[in-house]
Amino acid sequence: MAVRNNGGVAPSSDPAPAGRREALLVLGFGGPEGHDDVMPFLLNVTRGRGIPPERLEAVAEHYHHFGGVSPINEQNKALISALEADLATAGVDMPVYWGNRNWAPYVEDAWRQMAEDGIEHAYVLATSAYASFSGCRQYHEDVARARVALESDPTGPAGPTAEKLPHYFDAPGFVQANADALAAAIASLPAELRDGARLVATAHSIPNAMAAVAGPQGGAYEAELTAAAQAVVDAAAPGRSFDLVWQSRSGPPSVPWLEPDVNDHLRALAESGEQAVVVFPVGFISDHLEVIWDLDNEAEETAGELGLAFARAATAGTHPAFITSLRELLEERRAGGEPRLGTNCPAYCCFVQRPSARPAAAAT
Ligand SMILES: CC1=C(CCC(=O)O)c2cc3nc(cc4[nH]c(cc5[nH]c(cc1n2)c(C)c5CCC(=O)O)c(CCC(=O)O)c4C)C(CCC(=O)O)=C3C
Ligand SMILES: [Fe+2]
Repeated sequence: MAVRNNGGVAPSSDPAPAGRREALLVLGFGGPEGHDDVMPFLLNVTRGRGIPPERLEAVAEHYHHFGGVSPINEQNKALISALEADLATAGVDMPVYWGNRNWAPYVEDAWRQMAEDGIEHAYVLATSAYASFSGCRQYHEDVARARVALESDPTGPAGPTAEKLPHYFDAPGFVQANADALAAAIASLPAELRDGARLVATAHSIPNAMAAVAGPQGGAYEAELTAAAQAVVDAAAPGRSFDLVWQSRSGPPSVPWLEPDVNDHLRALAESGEQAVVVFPVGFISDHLEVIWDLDNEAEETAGELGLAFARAATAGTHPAFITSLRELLEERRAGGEPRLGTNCPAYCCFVQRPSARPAAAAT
């Protein structure tokens, strides 16, 4: 298929040309830095998406509870520092930039900075490991928007070409980081509960319609999550079964999203006589607000009411094995070869018909 949804990004199967000035761009979700940022941020996230105002008010409260500051920005900075250190150790001489979809520093700002610095090509590391509109296609669109914003200004530099790195749900270091965290969470339970505790993987719920078109054949969000959770359990607790359930649903109740919700699942587990659960949020790469609020607050409270012992595994964060795997993804792309899914997505991949997201951010 010749037409691609990757926003003018042209992944090549040739190795990176020698001497080309390259950068790694960490492309994140973005998050507010104070109370006044919260509503404008939420409006950026949900523009044109039909998210009910009550849901926005409720989510705003979660942020206000933490001073209006999402932990996600510090986590992305930590990710960047770890990547810089790892690249230096591995002898890869490449600067790392940071841009976000929904809040400053915006991807447009990062693109302008790369252009001014003479960067000719950017490898884009999105902070999602999986296929879906929100986790893959929309990051391609973010890159396309940033490139268009720069190229349409005839007075400035055109900025770098770019390619997004592939999905990394199955990268060995991502699996190992999650497996180490799952093992530690199991070990944190009282000894007599560890072997019988139910293992529960979670990921962000998405509309059923979005899940149906994820990946070239559809269903890739659930398929990749199932594969990742299985690999994590195989490494941390071989032979044990697990459940994959969903968290952080939004949208109007009339629109079906992936179910069951983690809280409903905990109720069902308690009813069937389970005594302990270990929740591992394999769908996310850092302990951002949706993890610390929806799991450490809500799900843990639900478990407490049900008398279920509860432990929550950490996300991959800056686990050294995860960082190494990310660098290897980068090196794999630089070496050339057939681009994998997430880099090279067919035009229809993860496509959902919806009003466009925020307009291009004003450069700051
Ligand atoms: C698949 C997926 C990921 C994982 C992939 C990825 O990383 O991209 C993800 C990550 C995140 N989602 C986040 C926050 C929010 N997501 C929202 C809304 C939505 N997410 C969706 C899906 C996903 N979301 C969807 C289908 C919606 C409905 C509106 C829409 O179609 O876009 C809303 C609006 C209010 C609400 O409805 O909850 C907020 C505030 C944060 C930041 C947390 C922090 O600040 O620390 C992160 C990392
Ligand atoms: Fe989200």
